[in-house]
Amino acid sequence: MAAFVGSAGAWGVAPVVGSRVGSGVSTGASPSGARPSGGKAGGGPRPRRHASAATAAAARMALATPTSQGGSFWKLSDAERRAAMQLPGGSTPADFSAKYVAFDKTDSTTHSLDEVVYRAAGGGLLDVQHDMEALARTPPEEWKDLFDRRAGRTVWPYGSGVWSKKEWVLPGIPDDDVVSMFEGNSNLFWAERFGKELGMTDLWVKQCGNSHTGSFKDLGMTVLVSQVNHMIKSGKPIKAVGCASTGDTSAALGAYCAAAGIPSIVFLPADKVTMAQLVQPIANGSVVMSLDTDFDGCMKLIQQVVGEYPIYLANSMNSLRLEGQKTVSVEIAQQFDWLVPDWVVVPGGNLGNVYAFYKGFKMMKELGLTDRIPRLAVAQAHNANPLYRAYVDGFENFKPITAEKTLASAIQIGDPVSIYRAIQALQESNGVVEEATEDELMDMSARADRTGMFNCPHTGVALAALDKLLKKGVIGREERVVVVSTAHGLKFTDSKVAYHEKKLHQCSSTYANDVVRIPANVDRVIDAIRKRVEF
Ligand SMILES: Cc1ncc(COP(=O)(O)O)c(C=O)c1O
Ligand SMILES: N[C@@H](CCOP(=O)(O)O)C(=O)O
Repeated sequence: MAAFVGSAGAWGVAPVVGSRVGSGVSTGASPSGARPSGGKAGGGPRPRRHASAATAAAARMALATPTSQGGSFWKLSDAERRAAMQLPGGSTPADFSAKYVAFDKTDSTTHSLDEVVYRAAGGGLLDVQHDMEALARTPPEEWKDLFDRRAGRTVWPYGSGVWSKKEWVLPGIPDDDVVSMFEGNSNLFWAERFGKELGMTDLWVKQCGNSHTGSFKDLGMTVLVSQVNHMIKSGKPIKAVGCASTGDTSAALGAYCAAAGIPSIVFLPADKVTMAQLVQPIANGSVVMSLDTDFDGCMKLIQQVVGEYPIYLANSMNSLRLEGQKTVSVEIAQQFDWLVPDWVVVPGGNLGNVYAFYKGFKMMKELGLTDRIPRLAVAQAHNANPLYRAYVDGFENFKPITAEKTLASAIQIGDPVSIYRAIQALQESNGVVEEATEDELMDMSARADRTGMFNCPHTGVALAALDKLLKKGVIGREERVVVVSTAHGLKFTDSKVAYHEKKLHQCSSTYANDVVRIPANVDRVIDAIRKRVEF
């Protein structure tokens, strides 16, 4: 059953499913908002005929015609609407393909994405490789038009920021097997005020934490859980999906698996995740294991478990995750009318995400949608900085470390699984690595919040690293920079509260905002306001 999770209202207009097209309220949504299967129970809506090229052309015209001039997407039939969501030539995602290859190219063995496999024969990681020749047969302008046409639409599953690029992500999966929460399409916030504070003219913050579970992990998890959903429906003996997590991956896994009705198991380092992160998989019904080790210990354990039991690995070691996460690069270009920024600054922990960004920008360049790849900067917490240490050493000798405690708890990782993926991304994008102390990351996070944002400490790491790179002259003050905010601040309120209460011994709390606690007396209130606001 395709899990359409989120009531019709969440999407604004009823999902387009078979003939079931509401006018603002889905006629089929159950109280939980999950879209009941069409036809046979659990079988999902009946397969649809694809419209002819002429119907598709007419549908695209209707789509392009403003309502004021008689056009209306909603006067079209379901088949016409779906046709309008396809390439002009009539090809559909099923006309494209992808497979697993060895990331380090050590052997030529390939694997179907329907196989349960996480490493190449030589022990290295895998990578999802698309049939680029087939994709290149479509002119870049047609890809741009298709992605623009699909953005935010309610034709399943193309409204999602991930699935609007389905041909580039997971082309072979039936729409009815997709598990999506309309992820992606996040705000590219123009940080005008904060940019001026830093002495910049062109600073943007990609708010990936504005998402269903509050972090960018949703982008990869929709792809992985959809693929597992498809494999289980195809008869694969997968009994559950598991991950090691510093909190956000487990939150995303719990939600997407719950939506699909697939059991999930999460390994968390005891006392190292926030309450907001912990309650999510608990609430979503995951089996939540709190283990007396750190994330790296959990990561080793989950790999052992999935190697011996019918539990599917959901960490970004599994390159399916990166196929969803790479769509942020496409979104950023799309939001800049297909121009590429000069820099993208990403907080790095297990290091899958920076490689995903690289994959997205590289794919657009190879298919002609853009003319270059931006320079990538990975930002690490000084207390958990294995990549930074390798970078300073010219990437010659990477050594895992034991990560020390950092308030950027989600990147408290000392032995990152994707270290060599990240090094490749940085070397091929002329990238850099910078670090931030606890004091720097918390102060920067607080400063950013004062300009209207409310982001996680990891965004603080990225902003602090940006400030350093500006001061070193590595990043020019006139350059266009996108800082990736990876989670919403609401998942990390513990450290924010402690910062403003000046209870963080390792932080100066320079930008703490004291709460005024006084009797509810108007004179006392006005007196207190006058001390803080000129009027
Ligand atoms: C909020 C947050 N930011 C950044 C990261 C770093 O991403 P990656 O592990 O892909 O480097 C993570 C996870 O590791 C995270 O949960
Ligand atoms: N920050 C991550 C840790 C790494 O997870 P991965 O699945 O992206 O490798 C988390 O939130 O768990």
